[in-house]
Amino acid sequence: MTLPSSATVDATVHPPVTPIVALDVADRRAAQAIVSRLGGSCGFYKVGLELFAAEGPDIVSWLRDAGKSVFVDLKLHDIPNTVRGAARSVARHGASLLTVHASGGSAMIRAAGEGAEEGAATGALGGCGILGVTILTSMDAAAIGEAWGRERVDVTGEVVRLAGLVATGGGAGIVCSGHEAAAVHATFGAALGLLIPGIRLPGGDAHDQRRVMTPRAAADAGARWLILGRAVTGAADPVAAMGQVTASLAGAV
Ligand SMILES: O=C(O)c1cc(=O)[nH]c(=O)n1[C@@H]1O[C@H](COP(=O)(O)O)[C@@H](O)[C@H]1O
Repeated sequence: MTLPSSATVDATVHPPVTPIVALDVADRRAAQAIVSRLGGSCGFYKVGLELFAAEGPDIVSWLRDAGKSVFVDLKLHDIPNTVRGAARSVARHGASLLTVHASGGSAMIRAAGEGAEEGAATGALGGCGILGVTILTSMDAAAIGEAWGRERVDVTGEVVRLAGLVATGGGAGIVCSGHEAAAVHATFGAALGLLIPGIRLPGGDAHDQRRVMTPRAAADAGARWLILGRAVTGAADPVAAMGQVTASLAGAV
């Protein structure tokens, strides 16, 4: 399966890192405003729960027709048969990447990959890689401890463990914060592509994120894809913000 790399920044030493802008908006009209404002400066968009719930899979087809690659971030977590069917439907509409929760286990991840392959074959729009979400960047050790009923959590150890489930299940990569990226990269190398959210330009507001990183630091840690949300879409000048991201990546050493 060949994964797309549109709008790729080819850093001198690093493998290419692809920025993906998150369309965390209420409807197609708002999404359209961002896509037309960014124009050629962004070739890859994320459709998350809010926009997908509002517009359904037509939003994926619309982005594809506009020449963009699409990451559908639904963070699926269900029995393998249900996830297989959902992945089949998403891939048929031309998504290039789809998320499931890594904690769903290797059988569920494998089923997602099978469904995505079936859907991509009928849709004829290219392959759809399955990414396993490890631990959300909005959670710190205290929040994870509360959710999991544990006093102490080794966040990096848990992320590497969950990444192992994704590797066993044949996933294309994982979603993790930049803080764990280097440990995952050291363990799995190129076998797992790393998609890093919680990206902030130097000095930017972290908002509700707990584990943030600059584009360059994430690239240095081994990122393959970066998710850019409010750092770009909330900027007074989103095109200039994209330019800063690109410049930062080009300087990655
Ligand atoms: O799967 C994701 O994309 C994701 C995983 C994660 O652990 N943390 C995380 O923030 N995200 C997404 O990345 C984006 C972050 O948005 P900003 O905080 O505005 O940069 C949102 O679309 C989140 O849904």
